[in-house]
Amino acid sequence: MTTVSVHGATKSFGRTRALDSVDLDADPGVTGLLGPNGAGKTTLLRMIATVLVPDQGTVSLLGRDPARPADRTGIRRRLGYLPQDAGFHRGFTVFEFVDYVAILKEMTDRRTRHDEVRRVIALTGLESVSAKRIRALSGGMRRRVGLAQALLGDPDLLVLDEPTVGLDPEQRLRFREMISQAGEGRTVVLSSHQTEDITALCGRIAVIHQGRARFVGTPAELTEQAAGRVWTDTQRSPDALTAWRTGDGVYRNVGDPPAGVELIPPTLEDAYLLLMSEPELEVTR
Ligand SMILES: Nc1ncnc2c1ncn2[C@@H]1O[C@H](COP(=O)(O)OP(=O)(O)OP(=O)(O)O)[C@@H](O)[C@H]1O
Repeated sequence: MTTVSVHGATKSFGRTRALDSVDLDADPGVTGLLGPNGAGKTTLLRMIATVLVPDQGTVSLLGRDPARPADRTGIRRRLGYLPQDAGFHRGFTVFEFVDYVAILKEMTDRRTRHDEVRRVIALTGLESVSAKRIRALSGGMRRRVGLAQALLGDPDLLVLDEPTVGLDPEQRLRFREMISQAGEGRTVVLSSHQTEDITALCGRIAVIHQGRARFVGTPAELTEQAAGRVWTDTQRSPDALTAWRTGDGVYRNVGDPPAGVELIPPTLEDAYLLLMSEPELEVTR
């Protein structure tokens, strides 16, 4: 059984078509959504978190249909969600807030609930600030609180909207570690603008652009699409899509190379850029 199965999902807000016939499957491991601002990533994640239903198309989560109220409750019991704008109650302490979410998640027995709250606080490295008020935390620490509440009850499906946004490099690495651990044996679907995070974490990626899934496959498969299209030269090539002078003084160009230049291995970012520049190309593997 595929944990997440989205087929032909279309969603409009007024005249804006946020998603246009998107297909996406996700299984245990980490699946990443990559795309520019306004591409439709949050809309797709909200569907996978049972917050939104598509206007057209179908969504199946953990073998159930989130459009049916009885199924939806069952899915939510096995789902953890970190929304883009997690609405924290800033007057709560970290412990109180996570405990409050645990109560909403129907963990009624106080002792086992508190054990679970302490477990997720430890998992996300928040023990030392457990008694601090959320308003006194840095943005990165607040992101951890968001992850902690999503991990409550050891969910089978974890939906994380830009989990690494606003984190410093050290915290980002910590987060990567926590997310990759979370992806062992469970299904994690996340969005990110950080191609490095996507490359490091995701076994599978979907590039979303203007409401469409423009590429679905592995990071290596996406990167491979830019093979032969990145080169170095002593000057900026006029035909390059993008070019910059690197620290060692040569120009790194991306686009259609002229004859005789030195080709270099592409990165996922190069392939992403090339895909964005060719609006008609769609690749699904
Ligand atoms: N509730 C809403 N009401 C009206 N328009 C919306 C709503 N939610 C999303 N949209 C629009 O749908 C489109 C897709 O938005 P979405 O938030 O899914 O993009 P995104 O890829 O998550 O962007 P970002 O990277 O900036 O978070 C945008 O044009 C956005 O303005």
